[in-house]
Amino acid sequence: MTSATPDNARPQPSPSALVIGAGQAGGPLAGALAQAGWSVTLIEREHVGGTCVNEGCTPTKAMIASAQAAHTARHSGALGVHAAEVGIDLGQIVDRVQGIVRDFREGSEAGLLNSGVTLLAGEARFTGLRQVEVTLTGGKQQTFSADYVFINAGARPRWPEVPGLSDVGALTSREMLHLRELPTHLLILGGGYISLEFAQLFARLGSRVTVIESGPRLLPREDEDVAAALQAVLESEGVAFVLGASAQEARREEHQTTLKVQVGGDTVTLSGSHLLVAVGRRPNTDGLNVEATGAQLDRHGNIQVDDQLLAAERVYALGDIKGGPAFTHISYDDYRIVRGALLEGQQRRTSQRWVPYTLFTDPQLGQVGLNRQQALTLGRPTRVYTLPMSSVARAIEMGATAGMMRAVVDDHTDQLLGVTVLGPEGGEVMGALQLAMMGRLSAAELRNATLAHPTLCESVNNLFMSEPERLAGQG
Ligand SMILES: Cc1cc2nc3c(=O)[nH]c(=O)nc-3n(C[C@H](O)[C@H](O)[C@H](O)COP(=O)(O)OP(=O)(O)OC[C@H]3O[C@@H](n4cnc5c(N)ncnc54)[C@H](O)[C@@H]3O)c2cc1C
Ligand SMILES: NC(=O)c1ccc[n+]([C@@H]2O[C@H](COP(=O)([O-])OP(=O)(O)OC[C@H]3O[C@@H](n4cnc5c(N)ncnc54)[C@H](O)[C@@H]3O)[C@@H](O)[C@H]2O)c1
Repeated sequence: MTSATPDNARPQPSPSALVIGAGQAGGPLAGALAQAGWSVTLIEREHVGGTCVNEGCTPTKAMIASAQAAHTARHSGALGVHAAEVGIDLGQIVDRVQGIVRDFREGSEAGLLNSGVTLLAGEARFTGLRQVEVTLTGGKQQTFSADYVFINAGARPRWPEVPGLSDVGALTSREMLHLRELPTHLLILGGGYISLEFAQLFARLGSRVTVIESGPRLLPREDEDVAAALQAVLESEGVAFVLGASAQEARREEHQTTLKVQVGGDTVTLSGSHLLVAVGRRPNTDGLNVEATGAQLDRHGNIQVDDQLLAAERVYALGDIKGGPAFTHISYDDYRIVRGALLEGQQRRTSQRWVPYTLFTDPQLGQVGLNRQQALTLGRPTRVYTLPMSSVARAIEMGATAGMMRAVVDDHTDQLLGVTVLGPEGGEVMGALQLAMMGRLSAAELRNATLAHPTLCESVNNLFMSEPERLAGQG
């Protein structure tokens, strides 16, 4: 057994740490602890950088840039620019994307090694209190224990129980990023974040796309009119939606995947060249045996933590594996909370932080704080300002008028409680408004702020000059 300190020893001035998973929290935390003089072993079973860098944010957003270029070229005629036929080289797109992924991953690896972290390639499993057995790449097993353990083992695609689904060569978001030939007809099971980003991306590259969603509408967390506006844009680009659909059976026949779905009382058969399964993600706790270290799982398999991310004595869980909002910036903020508590004497809590997010469709959907449907249940009077993008000068100039800006304002304080932006660079505009919220600017101050003309943000003036909807709040 390799042991930096005995299991039952009190933490020493320079404690030892085991970090499981080199995701968006594990990597930075391992580096920060090592730089502070801790003895840190980071165990990663696949690739440094985890989901975001290798198979999530980075490759999808890099690929979306290619789809955006194709879309711009195809639609430039409306701006009086007539481009020749658009050709798609998916192999070249994938090579570019994977080059970016490689650079990001290698940069993270180099950073870790420079900071003095011991990086082990292998799969960890708990065998006792703050003790893990690691099956190293190559098969050898080694046991480690440490004063502190940090679990950042992430999540993976959830696989629904649909008869035949495992036998039809269905793809997850991981495999989609390595296709070198364009699907002629891409079926996507699930209509959430991953689905919608891939749906528009592949439709713009030239695939026919059909989204099959079990819920009665898309994006139930978002305001209904916002989700409907986004659906309309995607439909205008050729994406078909089958909503309220329950998948019954999957089959592979003659180079086609056939999905039998029940919609209302009818059974519909859909056929496509490829099937992407994007129905959510599940935590990577099934093989970890976290109970051995005193941590508990909830009924979804997420590690239960307090709002300083403590799962058991000197055992922390960070990122997607603890459930809750599954975003890179949340995992990274988990790292900051733990670093602050252990190295900087801070007491920040997850309950105190902002949870912004951006769906990278075009138009982008940026959201922070409360949306309209959440404000309705708030129990105190609010005003909801909505400005259609067709009234935003910059959006008109860009030829990108789908969507809206929306802000929920507290009637008593005049402060912003939430912002929704569906529009060009919706995430950036939402980010600017989030900063205004963090600075506690009032709606009146934003109405009269001098903002550069003609930017998208400038229309924040107009947003707060529009007639608000008054919500009484129903508690
Ligand atoms: C297609 C896609 C697109 C996305 N786009 C965005 C986006 O635009 N913006 C955004 O904010 N979020 C996005 N996300 C979500 C984001 O990627 C995750 O929320 C983020 O990566 C946080 O992950 P994490 O730090 O919890 O762990 P991960 O990054 O998943 O890392 C966990 C690591 O642990 C390793 N591991 C697991 N089990 C073990 C074990 N037993 N032993 C050793 N190692 C182990 C894994 O190999 C992995 O490297 C996207 C996700 C997907 C799938
Ligand atoms: N831009 C971003 O920030 C971004 C992008 C992609 C993913 N992510 C993160 O990754 C997470 C996972 O994404 P996701 O899209 O897999 O999950 P999701 O939870 O966002 O969406 C899953 C969808 O699948 C539907 N569904 C569930 N079971 C189904 C079934 N059997 N048949 C048909 N539909 C079914 C659900 O109703 C839901 O609409 C997101 O919640 C998000 O946190 C973020």
